[in-house]
Amino acid sequence: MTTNGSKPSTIPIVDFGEFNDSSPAATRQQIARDLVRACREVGFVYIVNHGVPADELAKAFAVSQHFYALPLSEKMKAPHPPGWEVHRGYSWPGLEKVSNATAGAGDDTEATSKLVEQMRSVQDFKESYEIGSEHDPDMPNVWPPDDVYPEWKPFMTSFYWTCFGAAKKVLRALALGIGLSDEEELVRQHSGHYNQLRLLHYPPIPARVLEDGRMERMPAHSDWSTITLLFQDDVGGLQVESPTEPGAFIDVDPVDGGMLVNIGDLMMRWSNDYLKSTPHRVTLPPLQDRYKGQERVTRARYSIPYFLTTDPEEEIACLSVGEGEKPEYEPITRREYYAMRAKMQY
Ligand SMILES: O=C(O)CCC(=O)C(=O)O
Ligand SMILES: [Fe+2]
Repeated sequence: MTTNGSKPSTIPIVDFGEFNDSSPAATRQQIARDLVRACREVGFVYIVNHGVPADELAKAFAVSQHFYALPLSEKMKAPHPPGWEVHRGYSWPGLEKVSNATAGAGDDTEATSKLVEQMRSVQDFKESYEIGSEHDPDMPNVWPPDDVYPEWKPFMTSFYWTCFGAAKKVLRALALGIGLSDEEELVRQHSGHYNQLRLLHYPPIPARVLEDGRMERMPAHSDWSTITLLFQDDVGGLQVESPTEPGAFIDVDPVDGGMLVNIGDLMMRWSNDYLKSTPHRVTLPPLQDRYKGQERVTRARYSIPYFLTTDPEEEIACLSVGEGEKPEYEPITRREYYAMRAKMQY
């Protein structure tokens, strides 16, 4: 056992270096198969040589750190709008409560509000900033006035599309690996305008506050996305549910240059449960040198998830993967699916 109660294990690593147009078909197939095996067995996989340039990634973390170091009053000039319809802009510590609860259609009862209230009594100690495409009519971006941090908007809008480039490659490999005849089949439903780039900052916190359950960094949840890309610094603390022992969590050690990819709930549904959306959480870092002083204050942690999703009106009908499998789910649009889930979040 490590200090944060996890059982050690590892996340598979897949090298995308040879997954390009000039590689032999057999090489591409093998990479695609390895990717799909990891996404079926673990639901999480590290990709190396993923195509996001290292210097751009380093800059993304530097820009994020700079933003979070601004005074709260400055960050609050781009506040997350109230409610759940628009998930953009800055969320201060405690605003968002991550959960896995799903509201039933039209479920606006007093009982639901009570449940949301209860879940909020333990705060998530993190701050985040959500960014979408500049051409998403449903969720306009929330930017601070230019003088707050001039580099923020131009860098992040460009980084958003860099991430989408890497993500499309993953979608092509997944399509190939699950045996779809058309490699573009998954990409086609993603115009790229409905993704979400998220900058996360977990401020330093005394270990005991998390150990006592007075606060959390991010409790266990699965993502709503089709797939999620995740970049993290070297602090650690991310854990995923063990593929062999439900309810137990394993550490996801940071891999230098690695891009973590996980399957989200929408892809799990789309693939008729062939690919696995795995619960994960962020807790105390396993390594003792991440702590300081008698209070065992953990270092700040920064991470950058990028959630991919299909266009809102595209119908998600179960793909026929696996011999003779019957579809487990009714077709649903992404819009309907997200409305069902979002009600519990804010
Ligand atoms: O911070 C992390 O490493 C994980 C973040 C995450 O799981 C999420 O934002 O959904
Ligand atoms: Fe997540």
